[in-house]
Amino acid sequence: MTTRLSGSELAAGIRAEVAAAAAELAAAGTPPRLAVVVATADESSAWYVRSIARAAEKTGIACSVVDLGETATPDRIRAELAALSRDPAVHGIILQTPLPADAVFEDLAASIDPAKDVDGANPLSLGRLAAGLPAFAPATAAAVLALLDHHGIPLSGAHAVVVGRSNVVGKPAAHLLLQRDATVTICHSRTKELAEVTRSADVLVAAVGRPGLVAAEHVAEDAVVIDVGTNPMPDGGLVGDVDAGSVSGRVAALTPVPGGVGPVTTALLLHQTIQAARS
Ligand SMILES: NC(=O)C1=CN([C@@H]2O[C@H](COP(=O)(O)OP(=O)(O)OC[C@H]3O[C@@H](n4cnc5c(N)ncnc54)[C@H](OP(=O)(O)O)[C@@H]3O)[C@@H](O)[C@H]2O)C=CC1
Ligand SMILES: Nc1nc(=O)c2c([nH]1)NC[C@@H]1CN(c3ccc(C(=O)N[C@@H](CCC(=O)O)C(=O)O)cc3)C=[N+]21
Repeated sequence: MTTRLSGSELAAGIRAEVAAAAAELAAAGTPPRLAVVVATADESSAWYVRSIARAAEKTGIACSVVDLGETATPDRIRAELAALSRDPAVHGIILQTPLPADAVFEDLAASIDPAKDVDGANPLSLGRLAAGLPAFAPATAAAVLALLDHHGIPLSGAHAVVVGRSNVVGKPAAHLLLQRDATVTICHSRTKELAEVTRSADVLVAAVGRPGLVAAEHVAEDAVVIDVGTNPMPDGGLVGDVDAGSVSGRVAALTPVPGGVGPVTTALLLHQTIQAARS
């Protein structure tokens, strides 16, 4: 029997908490505001921005989308992030990907005030996270931990294997798991014998962006599997990195896609915006 580790109820609970806090902040004269900086015409990015804006407004967080266009220069993007960092009416800032070809995400994100860096994009935030100092974690990495905690999965001493080493998901998720006393292995595209490594995981986090990468031969029978992948299919559907068909029935627990990490990510982004507005 494989338990379905749903994220939808957890996300709804976080959004309810966010709505109550946003109302309190507004009544106290600090209406919370999130700014989203966009420099792409990418369709899936536009979908994600709309879904953030919708969720923000539903919970009482104002959301300004600053679209600089796909021809924006790195200097222009940097200047905008710096201006928003100085704006006292803005509490949270996110820089959307993809970026124009000559822009480096981490380099530009260094211009986001760490106190407003609600998606943990500034390399300073990642460094602070790694050092065990207070910092905003990327919302997706935080969502992985929130799901594990919500479903009561023990982490201390557990072998956690993270597949993927991006600054947005894999690396920060590994640091958060390490902070919780898991024994952490990070895998990537050059990892040898991937299936052998992942089979030794008590907790397996897949954050790659390849449908079906994790199949039955990659998992132990009692593993807890968190599927971060959100891969759009030609038919308009969305699938994760885990081949749910071959894995479910075998592992102890698995997050669904959709309805797993995704909704928790968006809810935590709003929650981190509330934290930023409070400080
Ligand atoms: N639900 C949510 O909220 C979010 C979902 N996502 C989804 O998560 C997935 C990962 O995103 P992101 O981290 O940004 O992606 P990146 O493309 O930045 O990173 C992918 C990682 O996977 C590794 N990788 C690629 N191929 C393999 C392979 N065959 N075996 C092992 N490792 C491999 C890469 O290794 P190497 O470093 O060696 O190249 C890299 O570290 C995507 O599907 C994305 O859509 C992302 C953010 C939020
Ligand atoms: N710096 C950075 N931070 C991110 O957080 C980030 C990013 N870059 N790049 C793009 C990806 C993508 N992403 C998603 C978040 C929520 C859902 C989500 O809520 N999806 C719904 C389903 C939507 C549907 O059905 O189409 C779900 O999983 O249930 C999806 C995708 C965040 N990303």
